[in-house]
Amino acid sequence: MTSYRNFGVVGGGAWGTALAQLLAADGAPVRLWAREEDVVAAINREHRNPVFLPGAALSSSLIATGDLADMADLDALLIVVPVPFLRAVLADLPPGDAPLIFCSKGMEAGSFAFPIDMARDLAPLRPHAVLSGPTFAHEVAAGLPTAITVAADAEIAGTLAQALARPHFRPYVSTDVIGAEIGGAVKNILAIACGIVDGAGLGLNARAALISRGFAEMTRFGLARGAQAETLAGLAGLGDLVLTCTSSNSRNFALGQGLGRGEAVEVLMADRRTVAEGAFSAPVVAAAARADGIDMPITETVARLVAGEVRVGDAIQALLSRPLRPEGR
Ligand SMILES: NC(=O)c1ccc[n+]([C@@H]2O[C@H](COP(=O)([O-])OP(=O)(O)OC[C@H]3O[C@@H](n4cnc5c(N)ncnc54)[C@H](O)[C@@H]3O)[C@@H](O)[C@H]2O)c1
Ligand SMILES: O=P(O)(O)OC[C@H](O)CO
Repeated sequence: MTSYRNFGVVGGGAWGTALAQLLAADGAPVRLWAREEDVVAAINREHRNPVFLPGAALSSSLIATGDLADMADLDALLIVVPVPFLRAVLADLPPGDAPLIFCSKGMEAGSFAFPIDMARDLAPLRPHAVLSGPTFAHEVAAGLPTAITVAADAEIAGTLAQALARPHFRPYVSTDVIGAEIGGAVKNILAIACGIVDGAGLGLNARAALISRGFAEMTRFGLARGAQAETLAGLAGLGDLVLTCTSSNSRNFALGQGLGRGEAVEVLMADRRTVAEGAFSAPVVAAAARADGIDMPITETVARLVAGEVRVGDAIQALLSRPLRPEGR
């Protein structure tokens, strides 16, 4: 059985930096590719990432690079690039046979591809895995207790779980790659919806209703695409849904709060250096669900709100006035 010792991390945002720190905290060498020169310089000189993960002290064994060629000859690569930019970065990766572990949460516009689908196109000979769950980056970097799903073929998932586990970081193994990807992508959209409810002052009953009706949407969409119910009810689905629907530490929830307060979507999305993946994924998942004949009214509503096609008050009214139906549908 292969063991993975020398990790590379592709993507120097908050999550890539936190994962790199997780692996480098004990002094192990970790290489991190970041797109921004100022991020590479700050990590190597000050052992900080003030742009995307301010406040976290980074290990000196974590070395940043701006050159993707430096990601060759490593045992495994964690891929942490937001989904809209992922295909271009994957295409530029140096060739190799190290596994790619996808940590981004979203679905690509046009192709309806999840990260693992892109990898099957662009790096078909490498093993692939998904790492997903309720994991705020700043908490992982601070060494707070966290559990996560690692999904892949059974042998790879088990070996990766061993290599990634730390006393405060506990991977659970799954073979349900599509379930892990769908959980992460859909929960981001539902976090925007819950932020809207919070920003508009609609109360905690409404938020609980959204979480459970949102979970019903995630489950319908997931089961239709071959996901397993237990994955959707686990860390990568319900666990992450609960985390991001209840905290303004979530960028998706915070975006929703702004919308709920009546701020313009163009203003909220302008000049962002951080991502709220749900804003990209909402129209994509809504279109995929429509194509599959799956009812996802909350996702559809978030897609229309982020496109600026409907006002928050009207959207809420439309959701509340839908015909009554059995809870199981
Ligand atoms: N932050 C978290 O707590 C967290 C936890 C789990 C999963 N994720 C997921 O990880 C992924 C990355 O999120 P993040 O929080 O690390 O990002 P971030 O919001 O902290 O930073 C934005 C990232 O986007 C990159 N980027 C911007 N424009 C780009 C371009 N044109 N080409 C390539 N890259 C570009 C930046 O380099 C940077 O790495 C997302 O899919 C997110 O949903 C985030
Ligand atoms: O800040 P968000 O909304 O991108 O959420 C971060 C992680 O996905 C939480 O698991």
